[in-house]
Amino acid sequence: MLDVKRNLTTIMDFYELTMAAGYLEEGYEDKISVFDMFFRKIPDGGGFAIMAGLDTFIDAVENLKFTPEDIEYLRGTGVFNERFLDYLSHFELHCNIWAIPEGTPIFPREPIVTVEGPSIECQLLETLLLVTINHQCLVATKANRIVRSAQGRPVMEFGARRAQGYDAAVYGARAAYIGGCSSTSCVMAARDFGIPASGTMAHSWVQMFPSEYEAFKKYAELYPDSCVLLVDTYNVMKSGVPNAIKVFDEVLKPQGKRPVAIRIDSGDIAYLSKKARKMLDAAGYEDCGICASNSLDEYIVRDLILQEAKIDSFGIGENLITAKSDPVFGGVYKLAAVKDGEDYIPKIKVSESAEKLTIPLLKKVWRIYDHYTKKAMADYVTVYDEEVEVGDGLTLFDPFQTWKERTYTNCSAVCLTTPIYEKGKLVYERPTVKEIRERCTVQLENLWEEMRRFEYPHKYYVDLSQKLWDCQHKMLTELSKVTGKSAE
Ligand SMILES: Nc1ncnc2c1ncn2[C@@H]1O[C@H](COP(=O)(O)OP(=O)(O)OP(=O)(O)O)[C@@H](O)[C@H]1O
Ligand SMILES: O=P(O)(O)OC[C@H]1O[C@H](OP(=O)(O)OP(=O)(O)O)[C@H](O)[C@@H]1O
Ligand SMILES: O=C(O)c1cccnc1
Repeated sequence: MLDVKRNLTTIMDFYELTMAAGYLEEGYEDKISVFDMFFRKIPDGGGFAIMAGLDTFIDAVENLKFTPEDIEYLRGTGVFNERFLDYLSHFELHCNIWAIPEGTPIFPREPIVTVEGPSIECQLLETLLLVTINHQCLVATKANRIVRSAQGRPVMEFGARRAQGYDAAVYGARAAYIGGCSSTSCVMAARDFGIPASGTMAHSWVQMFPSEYEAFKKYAELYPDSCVLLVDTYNVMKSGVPNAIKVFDEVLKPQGKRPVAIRIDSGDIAYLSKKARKMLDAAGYEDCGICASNSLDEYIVRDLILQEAKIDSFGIGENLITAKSDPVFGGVYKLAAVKDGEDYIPKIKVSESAEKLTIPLLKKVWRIYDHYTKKAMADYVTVYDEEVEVGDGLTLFDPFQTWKERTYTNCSAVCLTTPIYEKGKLVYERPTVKEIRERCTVQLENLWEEMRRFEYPHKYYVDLSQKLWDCQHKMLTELSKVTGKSAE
């Protein structure tokens, strides 16, 4: 069993500890802060990203504890005083945490996770939260691009061997499944997350036997119900496919069994798949699938389909599991407010670029759906205590070009911000990975087709409520008076 109970508390950057120690020194331990995790750019210039990793983060939070060895190590650095070390050794979580559920399309600038609680606690969670959510959002988003390009053909995730480490393999497989992959070759991920396991054979199997024919024959005898043969070890057309057909005839046919597929892993996949298809059909194996693999990605998959390659499924590893084309999901964690009594004092991080400005205050994210088409029209970020009544129409404005307005009628607003922890207690009913994947499928159906394309996808609106925008701009105006710095 994957060790979900392992203690990851010290997956943090050292500065979290030096800051936390400072907060304690300053008497800030009870000061309540609000931090948001959000991201700024959708990988690969896509139209949306996919939320993933929350359940893995919950596992880590459930096991937060500084062990005596951790405390001893920290003492040994000579940086921290005994009061702080004592605080850490009694560390307990009191935070409220909200998040957008896994499997939901997410967009730049909106809070995808919000942590509210004692400043020290919020600060100590930063890296653990970011590493978990950044990784799985990245892989789920990449996997979904590949799955979309496969246009309904199953995509098997084959990435474990090329992943950047064990966790990247196992949790990458989890994220890939959420993003739409049909199965994983990674046994640990399949076992622990209930993902269908699948696989074919390696070239080593074919090489191991005196001949390709004998290798295929033995495999078909052993696995007559799930027979997939790798046909490219020597020569796809001259030996691989003819030997596969021979074995299907000799081993499977007499048992009344049908082959599942052949796999092509090199050469011109479009050309070879068309030739192989003809040979299989001519031999009476119209139902035998053709699986393609070999450094595929969404563009090669799309291209293969454009070339009318006869491919029924794809096996995809390295480009998927490492999100090779754009391998950083730049989620950040920024302070949005601190509490003074019952009041939230807004906090902002200023930037030269308007897009990089943070959005102050404790917030909620709402998704506006059209009643008739059921499509998501825009996301609407409000202050936490605002209710969104669509009524006769909801007028939203572009937060950067405020004169651009749009009124949504016949719409409903669904709040995406979901309570996960209340005062340190888990209150979220954790869905299974399969349920998350199903949620993802449904949610993606609610996006306009134009957002799914790879080139210049439709830009989705993430708008701010008037109250939030006013707060942000009041702060900017005040700051620019003090610093002379403007955000635009
Ligand atoms: N018809 C095709 N259209 C576009 N890309 C293709 C097509 N056929 C194969 N490819 C891709 O081209 C690349 C070919 O890789 P490479 O140059 O390593 O050749 P190879 O056939 O795999 O050689 P090797 O036998 O050494 O594995 C792979 O990424 C593969 O997915
Ligand atoms: O190319 P990817 O998208 O990462 O897909 C996985 C690759 O891993 C295997 O190759 P490998 O050479 O590791 O082993 P093999 O002998 O089974 O082909 C498989 O044959 C694929 O080519
Ligand atoms: O089962 C397979 O065919 C497989 C698994 C991992 C990597 N490449 C191929």
